[in-house]
Amino acid sequence: MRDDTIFALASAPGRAGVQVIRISGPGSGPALSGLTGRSLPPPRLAQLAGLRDPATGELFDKALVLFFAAPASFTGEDVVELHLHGGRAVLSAATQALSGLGLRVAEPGEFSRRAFEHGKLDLTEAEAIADLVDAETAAQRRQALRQMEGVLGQLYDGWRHRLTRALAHLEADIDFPEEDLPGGLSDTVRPLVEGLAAELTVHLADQGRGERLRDGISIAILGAPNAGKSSLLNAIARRDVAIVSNQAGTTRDVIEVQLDLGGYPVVLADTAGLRDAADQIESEGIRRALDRAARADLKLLVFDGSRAPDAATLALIDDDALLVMNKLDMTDDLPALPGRAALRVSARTGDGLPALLSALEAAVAARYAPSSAPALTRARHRSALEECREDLCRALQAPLPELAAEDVRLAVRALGRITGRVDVEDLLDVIFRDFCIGK
Ligand SMILES: Nc1nc2c(ncn2[C@@H]2O[C@H](COP(=O)(O)OP(=O)(O)OP(=O)(O)O)[C@@H](O)[C@H]2O)c(=O)[nH]1
Ligand SMILES: [K+]
Ligand SMILES: [Mg+2]
Repeated sequence: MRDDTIFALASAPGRAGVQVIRISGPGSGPALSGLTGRSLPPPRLAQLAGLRDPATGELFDKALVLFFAAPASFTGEDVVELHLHGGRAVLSAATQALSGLGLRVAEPGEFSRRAFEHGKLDLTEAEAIADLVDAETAAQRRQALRQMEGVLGQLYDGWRHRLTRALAHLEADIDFPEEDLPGGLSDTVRPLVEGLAAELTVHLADQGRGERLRDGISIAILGAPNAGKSSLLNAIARRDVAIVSNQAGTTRDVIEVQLDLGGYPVVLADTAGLRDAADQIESEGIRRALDRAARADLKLLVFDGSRAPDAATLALIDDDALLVMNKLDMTDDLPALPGRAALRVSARTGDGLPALLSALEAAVAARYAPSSAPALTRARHRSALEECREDLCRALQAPLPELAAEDVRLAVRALGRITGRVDVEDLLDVIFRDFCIGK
């Protein structure tokens, strides 16, 4: 337990019906009594109280107060919540009073960090709280909530547990060989390691589904100059984001708009029209457009319906491309595209836009709808899992059990780093539970 007591505004600052200050640490209870001039209310029972600054005796608010006794609190420490009236003057008076009582303003994330240190959360759950607070769309919220409920942490901890068991067997093989073992892993341990390596491979091969859902799915709008890409971006975003003109080569920089597409977070990017440009700045714009095309999760390829399809855009057609034939209002006789159906729209009149949005939403959902298995959500997790899989592959090749054991040990650590549970204590526990070593 830490001995200092921290406090911070837990709600957004500004004028509001209520603002909540959270206090955590051993000084929480005394601080509350100091403000109310009364003994502590029973834990978890809201009480209305006048709050005074002990230094001046001045009443600064009448508020609802709550006390949570350790360890049954968010941080696992004594916690107090002050449900004050929302506003700057009340906040500054409360801050002054609490500072005067020797409490300190919390660092960012310090409450969650204390919760982790007291075993209230694993690291994936702590990260999920941040994701939930940041969630802007329904799909992001659902994913964060699942992770916050511990689904991901349980998966990783389950793997670590299985691996720890394999390691225990391996150590026993080394320390107490029953017979002359062939090199490397024994028949008991090898299938355990192989099985886990295979599960890791499946989990890692998810095309970044969970990470995309956190960070936003990238959709690039590409096409020839004047195809109407910027017009389409503006029509989809329903605001005047990008400059539209009849001059070919208007857009140079990549222009991004964030959208909630049927619950999925999307970053839609307008790009420079593709052509052989003499202008240096335009060429740089086209380089950026192609770079974005290569990194995008989905592409909207826009063709000018009043002309023949251009080769540069046709060359970008692949499984992640949706084809759009624009300027439907100009002609009834839109050109056909080789082998693929195109969505017919008019960015100018809005004709065909609802169908385009539905098609886009369906394409996003087909790729990023959450599956029943928990999704990998962060690069931090991915790199630890990749490291774990490499360690396991090395263990499977190792010529000596001692070397294999070292690799499995590294793999256990890599998994433990994800949830923050790296320690050797539980390895010893498993060894002594599974084997009668003293015998
Ligand atoms: N009639 C008609 N004109 C359109 C339509 N969409 C765009 N335009 C016109 O086509 C011209 C080019 O539109 P932009 O949106 O600037 O085209 P762009 O693809 O972004 O062009 P660059 O940025 O230069 O590559 C403008 O004059 C638009 O008004 C449409 O659906 N119908
Ligand atoms: K243009
Ligand atoms: Mg443009």
